[in-house]
Amino acid sequence: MTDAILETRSLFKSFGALKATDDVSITLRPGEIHAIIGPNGAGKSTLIGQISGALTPDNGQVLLNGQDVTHAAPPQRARAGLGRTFQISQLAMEDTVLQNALLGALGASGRPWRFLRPALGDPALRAAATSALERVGLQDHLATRTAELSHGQRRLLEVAVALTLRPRAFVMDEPMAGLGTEGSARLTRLLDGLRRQAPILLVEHDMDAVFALADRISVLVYGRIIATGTVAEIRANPAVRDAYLGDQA
Ligand SMILES: Nc1ncnc2c1ncn2[C@@H]1O[C@H](COP(=O)(O)OP(=O)(O)OP(=O)(O)O)[C@@H](O)[C@H]1O
Repeated sequence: MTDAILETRSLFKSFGALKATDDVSITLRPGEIHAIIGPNGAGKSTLIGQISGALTPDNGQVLLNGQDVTHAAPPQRARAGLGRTFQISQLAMEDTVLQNALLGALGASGRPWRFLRPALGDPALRAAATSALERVGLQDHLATRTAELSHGQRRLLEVAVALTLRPRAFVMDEPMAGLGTEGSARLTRLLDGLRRQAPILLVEHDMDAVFALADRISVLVYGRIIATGTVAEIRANPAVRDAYLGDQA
């Protein structure tokens, strides 16, 4: 038994002769931010792909709330409580901020897309969408066309869309990418509070954000976890300094 909300057990995934995921077992516990760091090509996206259902592992298991979702399709995982944000934005740029959040809420309701029009007037879905937008601080931009948002605001909207699913766990792939200092600081504050709502598995290259947020860090190198520990433990780990952090430690 485990108290993990999300867990991988001995995952393996190869592309030809390349072992992109090599015996990876990680847990995400209630209330924590668990960061996955490592050099380019270490296998972070491949790992996230197997957790989200975009990729099928060659071996091993993915568990969500103790339920085996290794072979579940991404929408099934979302309904089982997995909220995620993507490296590449999935937002509908021509739609308004509120419409994007409503689309997320509609997806979470499990209703077919052909009910989109009536759904847009559904008070329960509107409440879910507006409360998620308030949570990320976009309540003054409900009618703004998404294309007009700044890059940082789009990132916040992506988190709001994920929130409409009322996730039990978040998986975030480089949410800080492309954000300036102010945008990173704002998103860091948001994620800091969000962990109490649902723990976050965070793949991130921005070490300031990782060191500020992570309860635990796992370091992935050539598909393998070489260390898991607190920020202080990871910063002081000679193998990690060698393989990745260098003078950033
Ligand atoms: N579909 C694929 N086919 C073949 N090789 C792949 C495929 N996807 C990833 N790889 C290889 O698997 C390894 C791990 O890639 P992955 O994108 O998971 O790393 P990453 O840690 O996310 O890198 P980055 O930090 O640059 O995003 C790399 O060597 C990559 O070239």
